[in-house]
Amino acid sequence: MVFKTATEQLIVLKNVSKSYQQPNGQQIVILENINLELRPGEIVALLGPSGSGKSTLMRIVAGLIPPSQGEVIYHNRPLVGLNPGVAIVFQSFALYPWLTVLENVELGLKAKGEAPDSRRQKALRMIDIIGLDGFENAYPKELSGGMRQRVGFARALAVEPELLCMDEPFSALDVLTAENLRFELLDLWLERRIPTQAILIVTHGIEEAVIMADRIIVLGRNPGRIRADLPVTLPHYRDRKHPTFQALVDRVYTIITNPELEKIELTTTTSVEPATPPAKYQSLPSVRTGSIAGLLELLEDRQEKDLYRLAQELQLEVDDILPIVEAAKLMDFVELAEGDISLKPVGQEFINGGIDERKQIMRSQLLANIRLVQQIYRLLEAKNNQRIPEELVLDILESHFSPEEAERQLKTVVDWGRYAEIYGYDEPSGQIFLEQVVVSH
Ligand SMILES: Nc1ncnc2c1ncn2[C@@H]1O[C@H](COP(=O)(O)OP(=O)(O)OP(=O)(O)O)[C@@H](O)[C@H]1O
Repeated sequence: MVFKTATEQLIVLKNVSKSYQQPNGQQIVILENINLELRPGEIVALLGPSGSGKSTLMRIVAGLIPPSQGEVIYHNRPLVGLNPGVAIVFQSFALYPWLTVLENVELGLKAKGEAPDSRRQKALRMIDIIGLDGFENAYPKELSGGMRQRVGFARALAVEPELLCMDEPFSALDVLTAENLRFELLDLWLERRIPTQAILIVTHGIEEAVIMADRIIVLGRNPGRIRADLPVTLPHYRDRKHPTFQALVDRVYTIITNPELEKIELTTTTSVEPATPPAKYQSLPSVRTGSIAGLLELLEDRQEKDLYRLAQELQLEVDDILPIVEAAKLMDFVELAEGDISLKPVGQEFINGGIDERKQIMRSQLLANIRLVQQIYRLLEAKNNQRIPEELVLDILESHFSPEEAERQLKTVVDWGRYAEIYGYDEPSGQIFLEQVVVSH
């Protein structure tokens, strides 16, 4: 931690929830009962699977969107409208292509009503600090991705925000550029050369979080709520190979890959009320059956059972492998314990089977474990013509998910069921129909 005494809270979220109204009038809960304190001197990482509401939470902190319930307290007062103490760095850089680097960096200061002379001075100073010297008059298109994101950083930092929010700031960059920029930012922060008191970073990268953060907040999905609040006390600069580093990465991995585990640990002094576990609707990761088969085959071939190291070995990002692992787990093909993944006997049977056996096994696993498949199957059986319009399934889904997510869920469940020959899908009419089961003797 950079600041020695960090008693005052910068921003406090009290019982914050966020829901959106669906086109059909139903409410969908994105974030539920979030209690969170952001204090000076901290880098806080927000981790969680896609759709867990990380960006939504960050936007609420920034005052870009209001919470549906609860409040954001900024300097001991409820926040109304934009948070004046926050600046944001976006994944997509969000630069104006028709403005030069200097003009882009000056933008935030201009919006704050700074006089032209002082804003130029401040912008030039930040351009210098952030390593953009000599590029003041360049246009974004003339810059590499890494340099463009430097402009994003300079623009955000020029306004001297108390809290710098970053929404996956390195994920659009190549691995090396991202790593360089990450450490440069860390240098500036640790040497207190940037005028910000705290940093909130939304990320998919467990390692990124462990490298940078003083605290890691893990969000769960559907609805998003805090599942863990973990301190990272390792001194900077952290060695990825250090056993404590690896142990922490493993721990976070275990938490994320075990969504059924209840709130793991709350180490902050916040009076956080334990969230009442909501009645959860199973959320299907959007992966193809072929990927699941691929993962199972890999597990048979590889010695490595540690999920994190397996991902590393395959040069995959967390976000690439987690949905596949989650799907295999939902179908009960694999077991996960302490970050280790292993094939269950039925997973082994699946791998050993030919095409037809695999379909049969998948059919049993889907009907036994996937609630939406069960619901569709029952609906189809109940109908005389054994057909239902996809809208019916979408209506069920839209009570639990946003319209886009509902579409994604529908596509996934249709793909899975078609593969397993439980039901078919008639493209032109958008109808799902029961497959006739051929009983072989
Ligand atoms: N304006 C909106 N109206 C309806 N639903 C929304 C709106 N904004 C976000 N959502 C939904 O809220 C959920 C959470 O979105 P959010 O972008 O905060 O998640 P995230 O954890 O940042 O995801 P990712 O890692 O994929 O960026 C998603 O299912 C998204 O579709």
